[in-house]
Amino acid sequence: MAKQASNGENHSVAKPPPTPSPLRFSKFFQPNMRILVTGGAGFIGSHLVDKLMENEKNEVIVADNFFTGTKENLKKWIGHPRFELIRHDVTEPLLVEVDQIYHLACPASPIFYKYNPVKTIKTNVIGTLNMLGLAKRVGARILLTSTSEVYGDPLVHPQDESYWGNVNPIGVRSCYDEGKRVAETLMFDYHRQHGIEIRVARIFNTYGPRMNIDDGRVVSNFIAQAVRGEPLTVQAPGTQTRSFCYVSDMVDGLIRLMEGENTGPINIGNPGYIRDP
Ligand SMILES: O=c1ccn([C@@H]2O[C@H](COP(=O)(O)OP(=O)(O)O[C@H]3OC[C@@H](O)[C@H](O)[C@H]3O)[C@@H](O)[C@H]2O)c(=O)[nH]1
Repeated sequence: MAKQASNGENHSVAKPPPTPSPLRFSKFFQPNMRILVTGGAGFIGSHLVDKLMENEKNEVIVADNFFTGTKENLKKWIGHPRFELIRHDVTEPLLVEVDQIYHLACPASPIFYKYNPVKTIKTNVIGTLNMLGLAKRVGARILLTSTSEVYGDPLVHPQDESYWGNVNPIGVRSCYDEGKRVAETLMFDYHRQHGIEIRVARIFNTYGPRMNIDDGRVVSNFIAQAVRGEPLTVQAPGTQTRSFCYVSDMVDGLIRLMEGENTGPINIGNPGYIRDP
């Protein structure tokens, strides 16, 4: 039935909205949390998925292009009713209904991110833009895994989050360092301009099970060389310092950051501190 408005336009008679199911208000009803993990087939991502899947109220969707991640890392979840795996490159838009986004997708080991630097910067910039667009569209909270590399070649030790860094914009690491810096900028601009709920973690050098033997990072290299009985290769100048973090501690930190009130950026590493000589 339609009613004639005084300006001659036809308007449908407004129907009252349907009454929500009484289950909605029942103390037994709690909707599941739908969580997207980009890069969820990777080293840290797959451990994060394991932890999120332990909570029966979580449904986890992984989007990964398998450049450095593998299905093998997620094989125990494939076929699980609360789990979905999508082959997807974040440089392309993605439309899924989710409540939270953990945005990890990007090669993180220097040998891999330097392999195709243009792709690395696209992943960080366009990939983050796409995930922020998704967060805005569906009202999801989004966490970016940034990096200790935003401090570049730091002149301050140790680096706390207020330090702006000493970064080379044109070096071979810039695709990653500067890419993550732009990704952080995008996060904060979407937060200020569109009110998106954001969280930014700066991840320090992380190690643990499921690192590829050919990952190239120092802990896996040293272990692989030791197992083969080869000398350990200390690269020049040999005075570098790093904060190392075990992967389960990293995952705890990421989940606490997502669930807490602090937007970050926040360093996640270890509190150990050795001054550069
Ligand atoms: O075999 C090796 C490998 C590495 N190194 C040195 O060990 C240090 C650590 O290098 P890694 O390759 O493990 O990686 P980095 O610490 O430079 O960066 C890493 O950790 C922080 C993360 O956010 C980054 O994603 C990741 O790139 C470097 O100074 C490197 O020159 C060695 O001395 N020998």
